[in-house]
Amino acid sequence: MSQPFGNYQNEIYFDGLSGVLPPYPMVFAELEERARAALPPGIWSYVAGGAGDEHTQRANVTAFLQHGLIPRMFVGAAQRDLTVSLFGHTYPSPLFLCPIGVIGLCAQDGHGDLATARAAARTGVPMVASTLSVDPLESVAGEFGGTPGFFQLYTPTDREVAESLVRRAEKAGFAGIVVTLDTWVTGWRPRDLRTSNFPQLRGHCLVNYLDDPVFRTRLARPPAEDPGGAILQWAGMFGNPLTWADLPWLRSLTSLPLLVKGLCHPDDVRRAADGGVDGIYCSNHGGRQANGGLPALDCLPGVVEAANGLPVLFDSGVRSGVDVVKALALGATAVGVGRPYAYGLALGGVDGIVHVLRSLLAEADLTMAVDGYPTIADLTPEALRPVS
Ligand SMILES: Cc1cc2nc3c(=O)[nH]c(=O)nc-3n(C[C@H](O)[C@H](O)[C@H](O)COP(=O)(O)O)c2cc1C
Ligand SMILES: O=C(O)C(=O)c1ccccc1
Repeated sequence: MSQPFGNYQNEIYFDGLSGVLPPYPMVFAELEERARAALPPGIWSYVAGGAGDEHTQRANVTAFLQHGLIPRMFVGAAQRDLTVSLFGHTYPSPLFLCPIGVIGLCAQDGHGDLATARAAARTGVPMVASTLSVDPLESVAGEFGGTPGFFQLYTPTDREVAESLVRRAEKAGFAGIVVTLDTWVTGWRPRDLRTSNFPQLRGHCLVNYLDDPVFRTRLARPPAEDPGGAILQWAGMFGNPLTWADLPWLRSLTSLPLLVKGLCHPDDVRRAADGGVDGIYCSNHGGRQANGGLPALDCLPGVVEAANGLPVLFDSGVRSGVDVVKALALGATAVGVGRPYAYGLALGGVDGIVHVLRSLLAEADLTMAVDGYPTIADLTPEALRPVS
């Protein structure tokens, strides 16, 4: 089926016949504008902001405009197939939910990690759950239903704490481990610096550490008695400037599929593949880390070539279903939705996220129908032309 959870376009038009209109925005700009009004200012600035003057963040979005899809006729693409196989599981669509560390706080009830997991259960779109969550990773995985998700690891400098987090993720039933490499130190973020806004340092989204049996052995007093001490202990071990010498250890941590997030250079991809990773995650963290100017999309073709058949997950700048189609044409195996679902969550909880995912998928599906690309395999770089 082309739109695995029903034809959203038909549903909207037919609901309209009885006067019912979609309660959430249909385009990203309006979604963002309404989320801005709905979120507390500190959460808004944290989610919406990026590194430096946010040039890279904007470039991630505009990079998609450099590629145009060329329509093909007489294809009769009446049935589309958007299913994707990843590590032995077939997902109904090529979308996934990016790890977002403060997603918990984007929900009106403060449990956005659980809401995201529930949206994954409802749509078949897998969640990559951040280490930095409001609710413990075990509770998040408990909401996945039949949609296996991934655990995103921020590798602490304390290897035994890292190991404990991975063991817990395995036990909780996660389908793979995503190690994020680009955020062992926080980028220069003027919006947050202006208001000294760093939610984790104020104790938010640290439960996976504070509840961890190994982390707790590192504390002089339990977090309930000395929250400040626990936060300082966290801050002291959060960022691990990993090097290639650490890759064998990371690989040895788990027999689950291991992915590395933040890769943009083909040489890094080849070296990671040689080191035994199972998947590559091409991303520049949505322009939140370094304002170096290169859009993540421009890195994708080189990463795909160097990955030499390993699955390539991609995110950074995806705002529409057409963006999803273009990323697939440039070789992504699966395409990550980031800020858009955080905004959907802010407006409508689980329903808001499901709306965002269904809209992206319906637009991707209809684009493939109209332009004559019935399957993901038909979406090759040949489907694109440079836009002058
Ligand atoms: C508020 C926020 C928090 C994030 N937290 C994490 C995180 O905990 N771990 C991680 O690997 N990436 C994190 N990311 C990066 C996303 O996984 C993803 O790379 C990025 O959002 C993609 O860019 P886009 O949202 O502009 O499309 C975060 C992104 C945002 C917006
Ligand atoms: O905000 C982020 O993008 C993020 O992933 C993060 C996590 C911990 C510390 C600083 C940034």
